[in-house]
Amino acid sequence: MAISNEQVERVATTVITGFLGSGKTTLLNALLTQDGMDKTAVLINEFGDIGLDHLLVREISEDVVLLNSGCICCSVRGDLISGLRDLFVKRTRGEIPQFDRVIIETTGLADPAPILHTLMTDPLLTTKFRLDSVVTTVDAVNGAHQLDHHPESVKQAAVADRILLTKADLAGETHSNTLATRLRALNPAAPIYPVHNGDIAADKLFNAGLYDPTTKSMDVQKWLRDEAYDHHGEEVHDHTHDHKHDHEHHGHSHANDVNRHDDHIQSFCITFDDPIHWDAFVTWAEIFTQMRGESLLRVKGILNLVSENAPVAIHAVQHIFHPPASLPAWPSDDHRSKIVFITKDLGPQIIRESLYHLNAAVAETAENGTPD
Ligand SMILES: Nc1nc2c(ncn2[C@@H]2O[C@H](COP(=O)(O)OP(=O)(O)OP(=O)(O)O)[C@@H](O)[C@H]2O)c(=O)[nH]1
Repeated sequence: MAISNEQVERVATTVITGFLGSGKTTLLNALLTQDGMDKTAVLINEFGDIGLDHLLVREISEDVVLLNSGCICCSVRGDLISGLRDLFVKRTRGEIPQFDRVIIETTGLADPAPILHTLMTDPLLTTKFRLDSVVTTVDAVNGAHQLDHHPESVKQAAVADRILLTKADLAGETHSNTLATRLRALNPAAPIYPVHNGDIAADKLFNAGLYDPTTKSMDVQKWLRDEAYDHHGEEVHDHTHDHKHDHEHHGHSHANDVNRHDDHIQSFCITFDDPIHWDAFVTWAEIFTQMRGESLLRVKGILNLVSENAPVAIHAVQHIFHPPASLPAWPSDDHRSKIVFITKDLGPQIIRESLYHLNAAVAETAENGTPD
């Protein structure tokens, strides 16, 4: 895993996901009418799924239409890579207007992870597009039932940077608050906004990525939001090893009802006071992504590495790590490594202990040389 510098000029990309009928299209429709959205390219699965016809001005090609809001709308027909590449090629040739943001709407039953993987790893796409935010709509009326019965709905909430609680007008306050509490436990760092018929300011949904275009800098604190995990937490000390300063905060875990899909989900932050060897982290990441990739729903972190003055940001969804980004400087005086996890059937202890031991082994080898 080579550390790279984030390329700041790439097109910000937002993924809107959420269960069937949870209000994705309603949200998209409302967003596209807002000022400042005219340079947005929208990728949807099928034109038939979306009620944007009344906005249609002209068709540019079979798949790409220009909406009268100025947005470009494109049907990806299941092929995200070619859809995004096409948009880029057409823009370069001047066949479609310039765009500075892409919104991708997933199907309601989709597991969002493969889409995020594509955006994180496809060699061409990663040079042109950067994942800015994952926005998940959760229906306040049916959301609890969907979390109970559909694992993809749990995943959609777990990978979100922003959660929109839709149809709160129909669900009532108590029901909505109970669901919001459950979602917060599942994903403590994602702000939860109640929305009525998709009515929310677009800027609340964007700029959730590591790169903040408003300041033209990396905003680690805003991106990581590790403090969100702390106030749920209890400190867990490991008495078996001499690393009492390393600690972790449990965001939440349920153990009372094994039939609820989100009872298998845990969110926590692991902190290391002392610098970590990059080789140890890479080995750890390789082992866990290969052996337990399905369990790592989302991982974000900032690492203090041995022999490096500046931190490195890491980001993974399941078995795929985003290229790690070298940051120009520490965002504050707190130079500890912090990694936040949302996991499925995987607790913090094994993660922390394995990383600790790998780090100790690499440190020992570095100190004593490789054994004969
Ligand atoms: N009362 C109320 N209805 C809403 C709200 N948001 C969406 N709806 C309605 O819910 C229904 C489904 O909304 P869509 O936007 O089509 O949902 P979707 O997630 O795009 O649906 P799929 O593409 O089928 O997955 C529509 O009839 C919307 O008008 C809301 O906040 N309040």
